[in-house]
Amino acid sequence: MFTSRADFDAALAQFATPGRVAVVMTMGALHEGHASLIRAARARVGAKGVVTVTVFVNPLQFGAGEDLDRYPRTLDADLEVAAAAGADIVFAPPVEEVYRGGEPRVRMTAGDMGERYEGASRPGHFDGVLTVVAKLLHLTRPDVAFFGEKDAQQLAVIRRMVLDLDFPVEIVGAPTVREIDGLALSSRNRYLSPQERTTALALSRALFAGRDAGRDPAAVRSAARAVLDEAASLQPPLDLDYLALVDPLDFTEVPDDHTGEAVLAVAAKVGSTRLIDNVRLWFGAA
Ligand SMILES: Nc1ncnc2c1ncn2[C@@H]1O[C@H](COP(=O)(O)OP(=O)(O)OP(=O)(O)O)[C@@H](O)[C@H]1O
Ligand SMILES: CC(C)(CO)[C@@H](O)C(=O)[O-]
Ligand code: BAL
Repeated sequence: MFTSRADFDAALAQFATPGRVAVVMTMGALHEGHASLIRAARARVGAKGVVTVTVFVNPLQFGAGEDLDRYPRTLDADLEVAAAAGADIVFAPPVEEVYRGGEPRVRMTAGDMGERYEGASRPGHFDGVLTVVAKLLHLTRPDVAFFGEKDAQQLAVIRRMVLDLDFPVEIVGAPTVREIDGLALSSRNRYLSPQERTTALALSRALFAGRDAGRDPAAVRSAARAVLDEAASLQPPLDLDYLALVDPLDFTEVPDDHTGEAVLAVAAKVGSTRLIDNVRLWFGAA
C-alpha cells in the first residue's frame, strides 16, 4: 500500500505492461461490489497487467452537513479485500498528497448533468467527483478505469468528461452487486440499524416492481412509486428524495413514448442515511 505519489510511481514502474493498466477508484470500506470491480479489472488486463485500487475519501464531493467525518475508514480490511480480489497496488493517499496546492481553485464542472437528481440534492457533488477522478486518472495513468453502475449518474458524468475532454482512457461500467434480498451493496449500509435496513429494502423493491410492471414508462413509474409511497409509512419511514426514469447517457427524464435504454433511479433517506439505487431497462417499440 502506498500513500505518496513518488512511492506509487515507483511501484507502478515495476510493471512493464503497456496497454494493460487498470484502475478501480474507491472511497474505501470495501465490500463485494468493489471486489467485483477489481475482479473485472483483473480479468480485463490479465495476469501480466496491473490493477491499481485507489482508496481516497474525497472532501471535495461532500457537501456541508454530509457524512465526510463519519464516512467509514477501514484501511487494513480494505487491503485484504483488494488483494483477495486481484489488486496489485493500493494507492491510499492522504488529502494533502492529492490536493498538494490546498483547496483547488481550478476544478472540473459536470455542467447541466451535474445539476439534476443527485446533483440537485448534493450541489457541487459531481464537480468534486470529476475533479478528483481527473486527478486520480492523471496520477494512476490507466488504460482502463472501472466504475459501478450503482452510481449511474456518476458513471454518466465521468463518461461525458472523458468524451468531452479526450481523456486517453476507456471507461467500463460494471453491474450492481446486491444482497440476496435485493439491497444494493454500499459502504453506507453500515450506518443502518436492522429496522432501517428493512425499510431500505423498499428502494430495490420499488425498482424491481417498476422493472416488472410492463412495457411503457408510465406503468414503470407508477408501479415503483406505489412501493415507495407505501414505504413512507413504515417505521422508520422511507423519506423519498427522487424517483426518475432517465436516459442513461445524460440523465434527462425520458418521455412516455420512449424506446431504447433507460435507467430507473431512486434516492431516499432512511433515518440519517441517504441511499441510492437504480436498474437499467429497455423499452421496445410498441
Ligand atoms: N453494489 C455495488 N456494485 C457494484 N459496484 C459498486 C457497488 N457499490 C459501489 N460500487 C462502485 O464502487 C466504486 C467506489 O464506490 P464507493 O467507494 O463510493 O462505494 P459505495 O459503496 O458506493 O459507497 P457509498 O456508500 O459511499 O455510496 C464506484 O464506482 C461505485 O459505483
Ligand atoms: C469515483 C469516486 C472514487 C471519486 O471519489 C467516488 O465518487 C466513488 O467511490 O464512487
Ligand atoms: N458513491 C459515490 C460517492 C459519494 O456518495 O460521495
